[in-house]
Amino acid sequence: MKATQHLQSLVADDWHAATHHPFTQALAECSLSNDKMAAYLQQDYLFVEGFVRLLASAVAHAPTLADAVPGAQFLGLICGQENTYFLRSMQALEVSPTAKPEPETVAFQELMERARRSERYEIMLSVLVVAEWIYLDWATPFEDRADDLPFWLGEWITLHSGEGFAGVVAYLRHQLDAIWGNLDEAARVEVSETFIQAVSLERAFFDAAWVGFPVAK
Ligand SMILES: Cc1ncc(CO)c(N)n1
Repeated sequence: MKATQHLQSLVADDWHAATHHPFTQALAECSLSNDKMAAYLQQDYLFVEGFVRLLASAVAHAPTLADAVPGAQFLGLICGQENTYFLRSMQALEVSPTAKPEPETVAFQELMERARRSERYEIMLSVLVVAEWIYLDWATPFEDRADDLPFWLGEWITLHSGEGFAGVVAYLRHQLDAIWGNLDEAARVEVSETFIQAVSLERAFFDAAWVGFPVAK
């Protein structure tokens, strides 16, 4: 079994809950209130800030240029298409692009900062793999519906499905699978703990978004 499959098997319950969530179900059915989506986007934009720093750090720690290039291309996509998606969506929903981080967001920001400061590629990858793989898993079944939804719902599905995004997840997983063989037992435990915590935070983030983060107008 590949390392990333093994890691996923450790967290089957949280994984399933995060990838079959009432929040994303409602998003894809267009039954999510604008307030819930807007508040989620405000918090997620704060998540993305930390994510960009973490991904940039992973790019810097990749063993070769070939290992770095797909990560750097993905960084460009987040800072391009995805960044403008956030700004256009929050504008269309008539909310501010700036908000105060809620506890579930702070928890993620702290995990990402710890991963970045670890200076260890495998720890960074552990968080990156979880974040992107969970989004691929929830969004892929809804891929065909995206075009019929308002853009702030539909494009969120499109950004996290399709061949290009599946390729990003395959790349991140391959990076972690490849380095796993070089890790000693202590390092494997740390990677596993990071992975488990990241999945738990993904679930908690959707739970909080479904209850409804406060909207910053
Ligand atoms: C909380 C969270 N996890 C993962 C992603 C995917 O990048 C996201 N946008 N937000």
